[in-house]
Amino acid sequence: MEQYVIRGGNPLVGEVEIGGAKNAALAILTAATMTDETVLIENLPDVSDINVLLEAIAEIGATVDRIDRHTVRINAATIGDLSVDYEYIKKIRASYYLLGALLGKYKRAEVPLPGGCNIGSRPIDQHLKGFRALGAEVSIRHGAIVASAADLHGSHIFLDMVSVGATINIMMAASMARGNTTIENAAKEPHVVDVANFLNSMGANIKGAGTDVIRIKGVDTLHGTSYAVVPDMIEAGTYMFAAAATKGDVLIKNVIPKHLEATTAKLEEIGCDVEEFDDSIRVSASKRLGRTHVKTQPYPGYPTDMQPQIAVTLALANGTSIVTESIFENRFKYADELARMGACIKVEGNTAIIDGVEKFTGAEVSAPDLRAGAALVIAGLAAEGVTVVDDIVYILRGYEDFDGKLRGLGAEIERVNNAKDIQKFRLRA
Ligand SMILES: CC(=O)N[C@H]1[C@@H](OP(=O)(O)OP(=O)(O)OC[C@H]2O[C@@H](n3ccc(=O)[nH]c3=O)[C@H](O)[C@@H]2O)O[C@H](CO)[C@@H](O)[C@@H]1O
Ligand SMILES: C=C(OP(=O)(O)O)C(=O)O
Repeated sequence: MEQYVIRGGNPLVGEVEIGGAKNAALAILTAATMTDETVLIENLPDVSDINVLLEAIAEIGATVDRIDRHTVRINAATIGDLSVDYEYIKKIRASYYLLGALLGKYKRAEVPLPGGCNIGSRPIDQHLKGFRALGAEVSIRHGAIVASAADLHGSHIFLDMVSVGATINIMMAASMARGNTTIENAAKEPHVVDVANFLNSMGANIKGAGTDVIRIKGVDTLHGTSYAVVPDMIEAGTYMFAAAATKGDVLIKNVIPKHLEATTAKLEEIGCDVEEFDDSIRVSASKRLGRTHVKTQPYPGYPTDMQPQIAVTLALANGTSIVTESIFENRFKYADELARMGACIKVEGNTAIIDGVEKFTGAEVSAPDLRAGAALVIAGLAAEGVTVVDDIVYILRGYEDFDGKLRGLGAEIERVNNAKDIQKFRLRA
C-alpha cells in the first residue's frame, strides 16, 4: 500500500497547473465509442480512473492509442464485445457511462453494476428509468445491467432528483435515438456541458446543456472529432483550499474561474483574498481564517466533491462552522481521521459541527475515499510535524502527480510504500 508522508507547516507558495476534469473525461471517453471514425481527445488527466476506463474500452475491442500522457486516439470501429468485464468496472463509478454509449450506438450493452467511492448508497434507478423511457428493456442479471432495444426512440424524461450520471447517460443514449428527447430537472455541472459539447462536435444535436432542460434531436450516426477536456474544477478547488489552509499564496493556472464561483465565495467569506484572471485564479491568506456555514448542492451550488476540503480548512478557522452534506449520506468518514490530528468535529446525521482549533499536529491517518483523502493531505500540509496518509490509492483515482505539484509549491511531501522510507523521511532535518 502506498502512502504520502508530509512534513507540514510550510505555506504553499507559487504556481500550479490544473489538468483536464476527470469526471468530464470519463464520460467523453465512453462517448468516443459511439462512432466508427477516429476521435482524438486532449487534456486527459493521467489518473487511475482514466487509465482503468481506457483498458476497459480496449478490452471490448476498440483501438486505443495513448499518444502522450494527456492525449489519446480512439477508434471504436473494431468493438466486438458489448459485455464489459467486472474486473475493470468494480474499480470505477463512471463505467456506467458505457451503458448509455453502447446502448445508443449498438442498441445493446451489458455492464456490471459500478464501483467508485463509497460515500453512501448510490442507486442508478434514474439512469435505468431514462433508458426504459427511450424504449430499452433493462434487467439486472448476475450483477450486471443488461440493456437492449430493437430501436431507441425519443422521450420526455423528468428526473426525480438532479443526477450528473443519469443526465449524461441519458443524453448519450438519446443522441442516437430516433426523434426528440427532453430531459427535465437535468444536472447543470460544467462536465455535463463538456460532454454535450463533445457529442455535438461528433454531430449530435443537443441544446440546453447547462440549464435544467436539455433537448436532444437523435441522429443516425456520429463522426470523428478532436476535443480538449475542460479544466478540472475539483482539482483546482482542492489547491485553492490547500493555499487557504496553509496561509499560502498560490496562482492556480488553466482554470475557468466561473466554474469555481461557489468555492471562491466561501473562501472570500472566511477571509481569503481571491483574484480572478482570464484562465487562472490566485488564492492567498495571511491571517487566521474565519468560520462559515456551507451546504453541498448540485451546480451552481457548493459541490459535494469539495466538502471535505472546506471542512478541513474550517477545522483550523476561528469559531464554529456547520457543514451540511445534502448529496451523499456517508461523506464524513474523514472526521475521525481528522480528530486524530487534533480537529474538533462532531458529525450528526448529514451535518458536521466544527469548532476550529489553532493547529493540527501530524498523525497517521487513512484516506477513506478520493476527496476525503485529498483533504487529509491538506490537513497534513497545515499540521505541525509529520503526517502519514495511508490508502492513497483513492487519491490516485483523481489527482495527477499530487505530490509533485505540491512539492512545486514548496510542500515537503513524498510518495512512499514502506515503513523504512517513512522513517527516513521522519529523520530528515
Ligand atoms: C464519476 C462522476 O462524475 N462522479 C460524480 C457524480 O457522481 P454520480 O453521477 O454518481 O452522482 P449523481 O449526481 O448521480 O448523484 C446525486 C444524488 O442522486 C442520487 N441518485 C443518483 C442517480 C440515480 O439514479 N438515483 C439516485 O438516487 C445519488 O444517490 C445522490 O444522492 O456526481 C456527483 C455529484 O456531483 C459527484 O460527487 C461525483 O464525483
Ligand atoms: C466521488 C467521486 O468520484 P466517483 O463518483 O467516481 O466515485 C469524485 O470524483 O469525487
